[in-house]
Amino acid sequence: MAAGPAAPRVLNVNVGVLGHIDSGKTALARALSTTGSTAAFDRAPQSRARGITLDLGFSCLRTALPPQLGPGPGELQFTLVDCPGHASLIRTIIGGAQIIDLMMLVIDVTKGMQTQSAECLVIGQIACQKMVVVLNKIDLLPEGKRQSAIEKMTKKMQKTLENTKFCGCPVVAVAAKPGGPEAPESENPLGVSELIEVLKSQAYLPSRDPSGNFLMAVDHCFSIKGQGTVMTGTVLSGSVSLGDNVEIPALKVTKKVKSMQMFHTPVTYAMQGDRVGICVTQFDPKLLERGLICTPESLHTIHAAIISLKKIQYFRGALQTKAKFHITVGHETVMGRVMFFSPAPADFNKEIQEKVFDFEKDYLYQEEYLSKDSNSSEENKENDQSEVQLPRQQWALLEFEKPVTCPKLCLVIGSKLDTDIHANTCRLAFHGVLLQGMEDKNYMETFLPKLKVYKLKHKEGQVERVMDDYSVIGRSLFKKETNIQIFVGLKVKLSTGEDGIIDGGFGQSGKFKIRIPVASTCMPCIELSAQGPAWHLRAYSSPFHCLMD
Ligand SMILES: Nc1nc2c(ncn2[C@@H]2O[C@H](COP(=O)(O)OP(=O)(O)OP(=O)(O)O)[C@@H](O)[C@H]2O)c(=O)[nH]1
Ligand SMILES: [Mg+2]
Repeated sequence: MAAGPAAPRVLNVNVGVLGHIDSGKTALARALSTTGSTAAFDRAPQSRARGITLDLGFSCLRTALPPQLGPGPGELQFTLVDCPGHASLIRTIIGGAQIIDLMMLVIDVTKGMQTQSAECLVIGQIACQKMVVVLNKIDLLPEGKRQSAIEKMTKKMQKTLENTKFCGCPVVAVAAKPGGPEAPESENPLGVSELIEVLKSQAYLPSRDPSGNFLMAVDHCFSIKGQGTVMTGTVLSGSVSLGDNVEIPALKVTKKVKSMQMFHTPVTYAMQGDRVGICVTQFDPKLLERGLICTPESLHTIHAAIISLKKIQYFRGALQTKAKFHITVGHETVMGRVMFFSPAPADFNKEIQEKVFDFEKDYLYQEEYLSKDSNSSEENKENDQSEVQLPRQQWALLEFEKPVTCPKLCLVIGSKLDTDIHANTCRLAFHGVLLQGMEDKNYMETFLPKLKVYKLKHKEGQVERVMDDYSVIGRSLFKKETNIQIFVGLKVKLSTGEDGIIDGGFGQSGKFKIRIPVASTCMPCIELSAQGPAWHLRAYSSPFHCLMD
């Protein structure tokens, strides 16, 4: 279907090449590739001058279709996505990881796991299904001890992966460029054909869906004389056909698809997962280097968002409300401020809602994301000696320093990229899904009031006297000038265990009447406290005011 009925069957699987700087990712992609695409192998002059990869590189490798991918003739195309290893380029890696079906984690066998290898592993866990570990540079191991050193490192890697979703994944030893940079090109790589067999055995048919809006991550844009401007990239969702209109949302322009190619072969149709070059006319390639193109008007540009999120377990330290993070939303990274909130205590165990945010519910403001090691749960632990109860789902309000354009329900990653890159710590802090974007610039007035996030406050008062079995008069909860009317209907708990409801003011001195819905037999109560989220009227303690100041 992908290339019309007459074309041979070619299945495309995107393979990410990730790892620490200098582990040999580009050398490996080069060794694996049979066909180089337009943007492969550190071709950019800046990359070559610095000897590091600055951007995603794409190349491909075609092999026969392995048996698990179905009968009949056809080819399997691995699109290799060579990611930069340099720490400062992690945002590019996050963008790249979102189009990957299978990840190769490249490890310098003489060094083992390094800081960015660990970060790549975290990104892989969030964004990829399958992984192969590649131990590179085995030529640097002394020949006599090579085999035992490889076995030792293989065991070590398997131990590292034990508690990840990649537990038990294949580990393959290679030398992508034996002898290093000075070695002649004729020097054959070691272990690469074995690696190709492992990749084939790991290849699976990713579930692709041609329905929905077309969205493509463009990684390269150039003009061809007499043809037009070609944008190459990976289709992230939906499909595209010749003659379709596509929008470049960053520039707010729409162009018609004049022709398309997949790895040098003209096609009339491409769908999710395909790598394609789309040719349009009258468009200056200098205007777009990297970015998204899509079905016209299908993306939204948002100023703030509500996300459902999880902390990344390797991130040291707490996630605090009001803290700033680098936030990667879909394919853009901006600075943003967060406010965390959890379900109301009664909803802690409610089913996780993955794709929607319920504006009908009440939520609880949190000074920080609740986790086993967060401060507030430490306090709780001391107080009641029991296991802290953590909610099954938590959310955050994100406010961006500048608007971002992204699809609905996209991946969000929060990181502290300004952390010293030589510090041996994970800079990725949380990941989540964008549930609700706020397109209105004035979202603070138009949108936030709909969000019922409350702060827990606890206040105690006294019972002045008992009126009858159903009502008591309370005092010392409000000041004389308080408008008690806005607290009517809120629950109070009596020291005898009954629940009461504030019924209204009583007299002029801030006293108030409490109704007790169930008849009580004994009423010797003297104390009264008001608590629980019901206490927290938005008008009274909206957390946004403290967030916005
Ligand atoms: N001895 C030896 N050197 C290698 C091998 N593979 C790569 N190298 C060398 O290691 C250095 C880094 O290789 P690259 O392929 O650029 O590494 P990279 O992981 O792509 O680096 P970044 O993209 O900058 O993170 C180069 O000097 C390579 O020649 C190998 O198998 N053996
Ligand atoms: Mg590289």
